[in-house]
Amino acid sequence: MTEATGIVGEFFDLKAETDADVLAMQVGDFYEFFDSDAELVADELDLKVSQKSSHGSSYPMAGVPVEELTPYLKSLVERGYRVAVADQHEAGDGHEREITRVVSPGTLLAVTDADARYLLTVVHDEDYGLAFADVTTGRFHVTTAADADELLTTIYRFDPVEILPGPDVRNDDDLLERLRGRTDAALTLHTAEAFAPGRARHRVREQFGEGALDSVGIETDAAVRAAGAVLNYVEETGQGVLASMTRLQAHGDGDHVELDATTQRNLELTETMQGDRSGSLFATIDHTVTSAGGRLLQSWLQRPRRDRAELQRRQSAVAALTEAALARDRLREVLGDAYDLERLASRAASGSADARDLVAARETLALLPTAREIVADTDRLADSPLAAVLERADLDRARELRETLEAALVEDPPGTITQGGLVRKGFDEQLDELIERNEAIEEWLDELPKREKRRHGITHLSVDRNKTDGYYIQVGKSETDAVPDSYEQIKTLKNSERYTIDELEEKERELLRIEEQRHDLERQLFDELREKVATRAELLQDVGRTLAEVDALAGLATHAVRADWTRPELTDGDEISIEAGRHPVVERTTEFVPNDVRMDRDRRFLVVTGPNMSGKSTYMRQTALITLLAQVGSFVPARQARIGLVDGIYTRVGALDELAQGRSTFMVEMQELSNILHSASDDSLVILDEVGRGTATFDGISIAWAATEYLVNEVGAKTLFATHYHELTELGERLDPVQNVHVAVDGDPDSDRDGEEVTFLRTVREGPADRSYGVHVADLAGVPEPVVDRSRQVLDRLRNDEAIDVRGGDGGTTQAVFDLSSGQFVDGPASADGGEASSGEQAQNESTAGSHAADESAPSAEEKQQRDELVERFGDDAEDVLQALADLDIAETPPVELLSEVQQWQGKLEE
Ligand SMILES: Nc1ncnc2c1ncn2[C@@H]1O[C@H](COP(=O)(O)OP(=O)(O)OP(=O)(O)O)[C@@H](O)[C@H]1O
Repeated sequence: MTEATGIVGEFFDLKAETDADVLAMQVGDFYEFFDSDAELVADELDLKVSQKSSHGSSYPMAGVPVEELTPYLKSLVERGYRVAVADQHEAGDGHEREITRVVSPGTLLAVTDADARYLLTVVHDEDYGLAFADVTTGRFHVTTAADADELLTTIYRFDPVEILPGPDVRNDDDLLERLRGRTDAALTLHTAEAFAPGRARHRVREQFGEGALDSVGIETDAAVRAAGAVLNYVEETGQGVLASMTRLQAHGDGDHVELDATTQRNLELTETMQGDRSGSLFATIDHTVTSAGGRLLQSWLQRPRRDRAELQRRQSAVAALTEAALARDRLREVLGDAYDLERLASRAASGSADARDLVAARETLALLPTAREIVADTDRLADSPLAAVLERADLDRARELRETLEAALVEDPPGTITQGGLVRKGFDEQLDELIERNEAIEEWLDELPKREKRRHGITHLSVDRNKTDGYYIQVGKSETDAVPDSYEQIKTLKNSERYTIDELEEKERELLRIEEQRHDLERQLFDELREKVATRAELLQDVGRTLAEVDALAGLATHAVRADWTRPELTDGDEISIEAGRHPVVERTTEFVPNDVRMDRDRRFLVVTGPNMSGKSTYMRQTALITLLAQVGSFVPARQARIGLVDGIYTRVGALDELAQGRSTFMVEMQELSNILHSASDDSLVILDEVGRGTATFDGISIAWAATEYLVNEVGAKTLFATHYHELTELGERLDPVQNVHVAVDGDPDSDRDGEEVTFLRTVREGPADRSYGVHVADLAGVPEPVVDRSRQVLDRLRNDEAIDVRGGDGGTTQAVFDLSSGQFVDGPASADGGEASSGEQAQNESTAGSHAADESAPSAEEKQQRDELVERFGDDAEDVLQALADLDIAETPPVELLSEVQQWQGKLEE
């Protein structure tokens, strides 16, 4: 097909130059797609396909008007395609075309939502290096990760839209697989050369200056290679936004609270476990009025701080804003008009900002002094840190830029920049002269009908202009006789005739000339202005971030007032002490029962028990969320709170979504547990919900038990652990820092047969819960009544160690006994009448018999005989095993050791 010539041939040649999926090539007033690209865009975007013939063949063709390309590009990119754009420019007596940019998810500028859109490069060297660039705001972050888990956590936090794996990461199938599982980002292969260390380092220095790398303390090769490669990619895709990337920010400094990806998800910070935005913490507390403010608040939630001074600064600003209601409302009203200056800086740099964008920037710059005035005029705010936030932006330079824009641009410019009408009179002498000449002609034209009417005595005469006829004089049919000879007729209409005169033609020509000159000059002046704005990218970003911060703080204050939150006291101590705490999200939709939390060094591990649905998870999550909010600088949902700053929050809760990915829930559970046990420190907060549930009961209890011991003795983290394993409440007796609390209910579920309801009190009390109320919840959930009743009977028997009748379909029964030592059912004695009393006795006997092995009293004759039989069957090993069993002190041996002992015995016997 490449034998095609002409336009189609050119298309194929350009297509061969790029690795983009689709090429849009400008042909006059249209961007055209040919061949399979035409079919693809027609399918995706509902465009009409026509045929273009070239060299005897016919090729599908689809096109969009030049000015409508942007929305089409956006749709294609959002569907995951990378699109190359070839623009046309005049050359000699024809046109030349070349690819000017490639648009991909990470380089798309035409975005409408507020979210950051990070482009990410990942390099694996000795460690992992990551560079995140948001072309829409010019943000640029570099960081490292020690291993794949840390890498995924960071990636989850930034939520990039496009990822460029470095040469070494591309071949790591495992990692790629995990990346695909964790993000919806497009994966793009960028030329390996861009990742070469020397070249990358050079590129970073060129962009951010010689000392940038040292000053942010980025040392590893991997990080530098990632940063250089992402810059190279942004440059090569040709969007021209590099100028807005003014600052290199390093991450991974110990200033932030560790929040791994699992925890961010579990705590539903920005989306719920089901993937919805509404119902997340962010959606609940977000009262920002600008997109930049929303972005900032979201990043605060995702990266809580550990620096007390910084947090107190935010708190004081929020506190002042909560107390100055009028000023707060006024500030929010003013900020509501703010335009996204960070985004504008990028659009100006890429040359895509239009006059309306610049006017919006001008108006936003003007908000800075207004906001300052409001703060200065309000006593409560004037000496709060909010004033200092506003001081940070350079007011003088902002004013200067605003004045330039004010002087240059008219009040309400048109949306296109090619048709003039953009620049104010008085800004440029040459333009003023053109404008004056233009106005003089327009005046002449205004006067013309009056003059001609008077001169020729015609009443129905008007002067107008249209596309085909240009300027003309129109005279009503009844008066055409009065028209002089100098009028040249150009058109006949139903009720009138159209004429022109030499003088009018001449003026029209002059007008067109002036208009053209004016448009060109205005376009040139506008380009200069836009470039000037682009060179002020950093200033715009500063002002943008200042306003965003005021917005985020005012948003937090607004929520604090509306939801009656309080300012937590932040300490360097070890305590979490919350009085009447609530869950920030649940409290908005439910009549919430507040609860206290009291944890400190001597009470650092709380085992939380209580029936299903009673509120264990909610209690633990609210504790984590209150701690997190405190470390964002926000107020918190509680009557009073004192929070010792934590260095990390780790959670492990039910992993429903992992199931969907086909990974074993138990494996995931153990990986997450393992991560927590490795990563948490004695300054961390750990939330464990039902750990060990994914495996057999006894394995589960043992693991939960051992993890508790480890967390208490080795890690020392403050931990909340909800469990259905009642056995674990025992730990409260044995380990000092472990305490039991339970979520109370009212009413005895076991007497529920008469319909007596259990009331969930949602109140957390000291001590362990009595028992599990699972059967009651089954009842609530609408499990059929016979099943619920029967479960109650079974439960009673189990609790009393009695044999259970197993009812057959034929009405007959057999019996089963639950053997506590194995955690399994064993067959009970056959019973003709199913007499429960006798089988109960049997069970009792069995359990006493079982405990005799460890009994110190002399063995009975029967036992001796059993023992001899065993020795005969298994040889001397059985003796050893029995001896070891007799010597074992169950009370003093941790469960995990017990398990391994038993395993060894089994091994021996099997030999
Ligand atoms: N303090 C509270 N005030 C009001 N409603 C609450 C409170 N705590 C929990 N709830 C509500 O009770 C329900 C159950 O809560 P939660 O999931 O925390 O229970 P759970 O004990 O963890 O349950 P399970 O053991 O089944 O996981 C939720 O709908 C929650 O909104």
